[in-house]
Amino acid sequence: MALARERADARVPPAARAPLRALVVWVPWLPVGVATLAFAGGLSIPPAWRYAPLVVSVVAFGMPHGAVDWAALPRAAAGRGDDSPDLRRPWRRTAAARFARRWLAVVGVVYLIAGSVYALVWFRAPLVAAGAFLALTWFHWGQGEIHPLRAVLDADHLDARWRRGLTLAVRGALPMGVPLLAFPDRYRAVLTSFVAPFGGSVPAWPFTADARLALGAALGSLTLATLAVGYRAAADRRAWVVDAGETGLLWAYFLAVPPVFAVGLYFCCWHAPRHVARVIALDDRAVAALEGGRLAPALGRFAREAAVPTLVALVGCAGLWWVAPAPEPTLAGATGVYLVAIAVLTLPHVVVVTWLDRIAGYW
Ligand SMILES: CC1=C(/C=C/C(C)=C/C=C/C(C)=C/C=O)C(C)(C)CCC1
Ligand SMILES: [Fe+2]
Repeated sequence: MALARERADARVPPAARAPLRALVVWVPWLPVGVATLAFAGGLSIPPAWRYAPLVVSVVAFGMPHGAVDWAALPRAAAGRGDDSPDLRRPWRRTAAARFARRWLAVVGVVYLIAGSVYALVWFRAPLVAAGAFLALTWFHWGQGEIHPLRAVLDADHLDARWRRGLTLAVRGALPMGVPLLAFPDRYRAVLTSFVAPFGGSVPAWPFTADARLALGAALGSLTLATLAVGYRAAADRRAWVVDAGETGLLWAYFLAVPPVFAVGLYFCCWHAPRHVARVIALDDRAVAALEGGRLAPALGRFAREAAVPTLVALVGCAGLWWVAPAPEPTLAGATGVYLVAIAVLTLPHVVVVTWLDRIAGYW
């Protein structure tokens, strides 16, 4: 049975869940709720400020959330209760160190191959690469919602794989599809900032009223159908109400908040903290702190493990700026290149997270 295979449930011990809720519930809900009310109420901010969350994402949760993939996958593969992989001293001759070496090599190879192939596509076919980035982010930001809903919020209507698949499609559509409905011109401008440094341009047809009407109808129906099948399946209606409430909140948020600001804030405050909650729940020492009701030491361990790979990724961003054929030296242009660097890192990150999902029994 699907539920029995979800080892992830065993990975977030009940005593550790209360402090994790800060990352899974309050850090995402508060800023997104406040921004929705403020922008729906007519707030407008200077264009340069719209980039602030994306700039912050370089160090706060955003970029670092994937920077601990090297530690997360070996820990998940070892499983709770087994000997932890010896990630601090992988050169030793113990079984735990050998295990760590093997998995560190696996993560390294995944990053090297997936990252370099995808980087090459950006140079050869930027529009294809940008379209693939939207599709990849749709999948990845959707998949990122399954673990918090299942393993922290106990959503039992996600016990079947096909309902998890539908929820993934809806949750990923919110940040990638809904901004196009409300802000077609800005959406197109951002896509242009992805492809222009590599010599590409963006066609006009996806941004016409007809195309948006069709997309809006499709996304609206998908959302309602998914919530309806979830409602019928839910034994615990409270968790379903949370799922439906979050879905409604995110629809309103992406319709009301200017897209660069909205996507940036979502990345820093919603997707990334939820993933961080997942990876710290895989770390025995962090879990010991959480069980004592303390989140700070767990976050401290995460920050230490993320620091060096985040720096390496930043050097990679600077390198991409340097080799891109036509980078535009403005805040918008730099953000475009930053997001392309994120794209290159996202493909291997998605491979690792999908692997974590497989280990957890979600797919
Ligand atoms: C900024 C922005 C866009 C795209 C952002 C993307 C694609 C971000 C991906 C980030 C990832 C994958 C982070 C890692 O988890 C849109 C929707 C084109 C238009 C609105 C503004
Ligand atoms: Fe991610």
